Amino acid sequence: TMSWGYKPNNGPQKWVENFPIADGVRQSPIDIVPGQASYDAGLKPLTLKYDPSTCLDILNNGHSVQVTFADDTDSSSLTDGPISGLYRLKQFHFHWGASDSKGSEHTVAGTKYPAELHLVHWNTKYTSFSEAASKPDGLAVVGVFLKIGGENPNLQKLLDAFDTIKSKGKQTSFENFDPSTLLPGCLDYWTYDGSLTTPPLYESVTWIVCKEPISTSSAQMAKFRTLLFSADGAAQDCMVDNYRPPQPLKGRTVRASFK
Ligand SMILES: C[C@H](CNC(=O)c1ccc(S(N)(=O)=O)cc1)Cn1ccc2ccccc21
Ligand SMILES: [Zn+2]
Repeated sequence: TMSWGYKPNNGPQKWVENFPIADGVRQSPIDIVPGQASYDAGLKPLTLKYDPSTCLDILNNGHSVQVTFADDTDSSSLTDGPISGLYRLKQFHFHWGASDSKGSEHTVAGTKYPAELHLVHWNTKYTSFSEAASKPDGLAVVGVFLKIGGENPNLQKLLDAFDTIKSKGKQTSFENFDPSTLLPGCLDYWTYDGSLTTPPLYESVTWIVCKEPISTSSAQMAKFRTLLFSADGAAQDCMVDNYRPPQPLKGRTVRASFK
């Protein structure tokens, strides 16, 4: 059987057939409407502490490009913000479009960005990522929009590894990368209760979406589009438009950490 993807025959409109939670009450992404978000003075600033030595490898998993971290200690973690306790960084990955006019999963008052970075953390009240992945307070994902501007030298370090992981299943060592170099200067954020944006679509994510985007260049976006959904030897299928469109809010409140 064909596994899930982003094409008309296996894409977001079809996921509900194998993952009924796709029609659930706290699905992601959403369209964030700043004027409808509630400022919450009780929200703390984010504390993100990342240790570059926990960076392990970079992988083409057939859906995105992912950088994975050692999560056997607390050395790369998220605390404060809207969460309680400590969440460990497991991986980060991206979603992007076939052109610079689309690609982000969250949208802001209907505006699509060319790409979106997701930094995935799991709640250490559980024993592992896999255990946490299905719990209502199991995960916290920090989302950062990418906008077209000047070339991003920190992003370039990732892009330079893409030629060796062009096709699905390719992985290569990737060390001493500091993910905090991909964060915007201002960490103002919106937060809401949501889900994984890919199957199994678990409703286990506290979403923390940064208001300020980071920059990338059109040439750098073109590099993302050289990756393939397909494995070596299969017909080349460009990895583009690997984003789920916004889902119904279903009565949820989006809170803002800023006025
Ligand atoms: C969830 C996990 C696979 N998915 C993810 O890790 C994941 C992380 C973040 C996002 S996003 N785009 O929302 O940031 C999406 C997916 C594997 N896994 C663990 C248990 C498990 C059971 C069935 C299938 C897969 C399973
Ligand atoms: Zn994602």
